[in-house]
Amino acid sequence: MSEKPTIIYTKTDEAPALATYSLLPIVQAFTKHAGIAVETRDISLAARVLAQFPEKLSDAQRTPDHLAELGALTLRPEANIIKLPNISASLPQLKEAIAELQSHGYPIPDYPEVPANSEEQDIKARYDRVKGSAVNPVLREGNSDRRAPKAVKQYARAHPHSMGAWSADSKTAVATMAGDDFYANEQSTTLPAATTARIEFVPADSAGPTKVLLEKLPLQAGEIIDATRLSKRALTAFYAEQIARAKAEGVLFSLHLKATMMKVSDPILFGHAVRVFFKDLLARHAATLDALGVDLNNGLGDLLEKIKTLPDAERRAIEADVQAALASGPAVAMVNSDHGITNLHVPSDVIVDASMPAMIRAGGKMWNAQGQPQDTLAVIPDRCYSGVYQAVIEFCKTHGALDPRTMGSVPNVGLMAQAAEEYGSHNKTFEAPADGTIQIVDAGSGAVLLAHRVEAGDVWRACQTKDAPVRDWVKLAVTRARASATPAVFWLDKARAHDAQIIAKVETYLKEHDTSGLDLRILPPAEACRFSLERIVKGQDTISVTGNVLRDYLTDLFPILEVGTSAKMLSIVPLMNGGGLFETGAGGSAPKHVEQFVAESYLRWDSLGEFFALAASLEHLAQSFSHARAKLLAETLDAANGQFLENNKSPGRKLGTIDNRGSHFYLALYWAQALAAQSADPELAAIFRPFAEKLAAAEAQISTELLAVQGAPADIGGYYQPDDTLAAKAMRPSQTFNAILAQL
Ligand SMILES: NC(=O)C1=CN([C@@H]2O[C@H](COP(=O)(O)OP(=O)(O)OC[C@H]3O[C@@H](n4cnc5c(N)ncnc54)[C@H](OP(=O)(O)O)[C@@H]3O)[C@@H](O)[C@H]2O)C=CC1
Ligand SMILES: O=C(O)CCC(=O)C(=O)O
Ligand SMILES: [Mg+2]
Repeated sequence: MSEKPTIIYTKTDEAPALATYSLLPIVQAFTKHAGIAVETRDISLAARVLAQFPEKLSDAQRTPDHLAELGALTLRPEANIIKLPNISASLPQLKEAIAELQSHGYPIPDYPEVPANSEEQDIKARYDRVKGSAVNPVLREGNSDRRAPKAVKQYARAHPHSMGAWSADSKTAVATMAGDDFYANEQSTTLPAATTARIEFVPADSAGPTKVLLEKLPLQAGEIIDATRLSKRALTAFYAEQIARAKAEGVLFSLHLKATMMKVSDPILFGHAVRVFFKDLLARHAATLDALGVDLNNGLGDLLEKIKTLPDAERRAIEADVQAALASGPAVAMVNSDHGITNLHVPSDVIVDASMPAMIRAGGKMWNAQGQPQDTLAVIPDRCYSGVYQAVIEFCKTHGALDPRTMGSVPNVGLMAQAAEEYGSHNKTFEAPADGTIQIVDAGSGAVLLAHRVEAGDVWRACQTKDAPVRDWVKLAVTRARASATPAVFWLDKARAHDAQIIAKVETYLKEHDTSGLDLRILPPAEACRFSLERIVKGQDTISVTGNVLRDYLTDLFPILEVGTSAKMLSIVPLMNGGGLFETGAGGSAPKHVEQFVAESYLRWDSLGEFFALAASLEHLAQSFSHARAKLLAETLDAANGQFLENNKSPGRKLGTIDNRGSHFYLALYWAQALAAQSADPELAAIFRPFAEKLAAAEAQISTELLAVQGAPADIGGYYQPDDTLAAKAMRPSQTFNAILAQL
């Protein structure tokens, strides 16, 4: 490889984007001395929206499609991308972002909820491309290796985070569907040869023409496809039962979905819950709410917002009915009890991968309307995965809370390359328009590959999993099991149609490896979870080898229990063509942190995920470019990360302690000291020695300057599209530090 070695650092959203204003200048100052370029590409929600409308924007406003560029880069061996978490926007968030960009002078169109003509259809289609999980599937050209770095685990053992107590009589439980759901109705097959298929809806009793839902679905030889259906009738009956059950048991009703990533299916599932919960009220005001265009898939918040345009008396009557419904139903888990925001207000406020572990970490409790913790009925309709959470809850009821001081670890090897098992995040999920059949048809032979009878409103989803990613995933699992001498369990359920196809491939591809002496098992998810928990309490590690959804769930679940947060995870994606994608942490963009920063100039975001990702990225660059200085930067950064943890320089949670910005100063100090102390490259040592000395000498002054700005509001000029100058100023408030860095 010839060109200058380059790392791409992604510009994203919310807390990680704010952190970048402070951290990136430091990183660039270090890497330039090693001849490594660190460039940015903007894949924030705002930039992705703007990239959709080049013809509407002036030359100065036009925004290139950096995501597409990076997607292409992931196929190249020199790819080295550090990917920070980004917003996967729900519709309410997307509309907020559009409004903000318009207010910043970008003449982009409104989101046409009900497109009236073909132009509006086109606009909606463009917006829908940036909605939901629109970034990760594009960049993930490899499978995932997520684990807690040793130093992080050691730190958690020595400084355990607090864990809520679990008692045997906790009333907390998971409720999941029992039949006519995604689990029961799944069909799956492996394609013997490449072909192109289409997805179509055939109305019942020839009540109309066949409607093509997806024109072209190219399929490779050996590819697995699956399809399934969730009955609307069964779902709404299930919700009604669980609402009654939560009320009868005196626990909170809480709903845990992933309306962001599962952008088609889960807003629908969310909307039905809201409709069942507020059934009487909706019937009473049906005509008014219809006329206002209220869409409950966007939550109760959509209703409350849209009725603001009604005459006072009418609005108040509906608001009173909302309160009455909340008072007569079970207590609902709150997102913000101070502001009366319930779990049912906004579909993206409660996201299952983060919400369930946080609840389990808190002893099985969520917040009620009085701001008190209370046991909860966690409603998770999709039975394919919910058993895992029930298994953890039962385990904690029996054994008490897990102990971070002694517990083992569950790292994950996740199948996700080439959009494997991207349920609901793409173009193969549909709401049945009427009664009939939805089927996947081989366009060449006309053969029906998979078919379901559906009723109007049923949710039908299909998914692809290509062969090469499965093979690569099995190899990664064996490699990790060997490298860490740890048992590895494939969390697969042979009773599930799709998993049965995957298991057949796993059994085939395991034969390609030397597995002698390795403990490799295949267990259904709940059982795999119990097996891992039995080991974890003994301090033993167990690698979870999972499909894409459980990859997502488990890499929040176990880290949050083990080390308090998924922010400290090492998240490596070895790209199948030789490049490296380094995701930072395993969590999200922490919207709460931005609120706090704007209110009081305190950023709680912990950049440890970025630090570890950068070390892994430099290490990868060192290997792919045989680059000695990259190797040295990686080794010294590793040492700095260790010291950072030992000295506990992560942001505190309170004003007056160091925040994200202060933590970056300490990283720079330790990294510089490590570079100054090494003898392998005296020239680099000579560059960093005076810098390290200056930083050390100015520590008190810098710390004073960083603390001085806390407490007052911070102006960053926008939420989805902060103003670069203002945000950089707010995130780099120490002139002393900035001046020393500028001299490096
Ligand atoms: N890889 C990606 O791009 C991902 C993106 N997302 C997106 O992020 C948004 C928010 O998702 P949500 O499910 O609320 O998850 P988040 O991880 O953003 O937030 C949940 C909580 O995790 C903790 N947390 C996460 N990261 C850090 C960090 N670096 N430092 C300190 N605390 C951290 C905080 O909890 P506490 O207060 O307990 O410390 C935070 O409030 C959504 O738009 C979602 O789609 C979500 C997951 C991954
Ligand atoms: O892409 C997303 O929306 C979220 C991804 C996520 O939560 C994860 O990969 O852990
Ligand atoms: Mg996740």
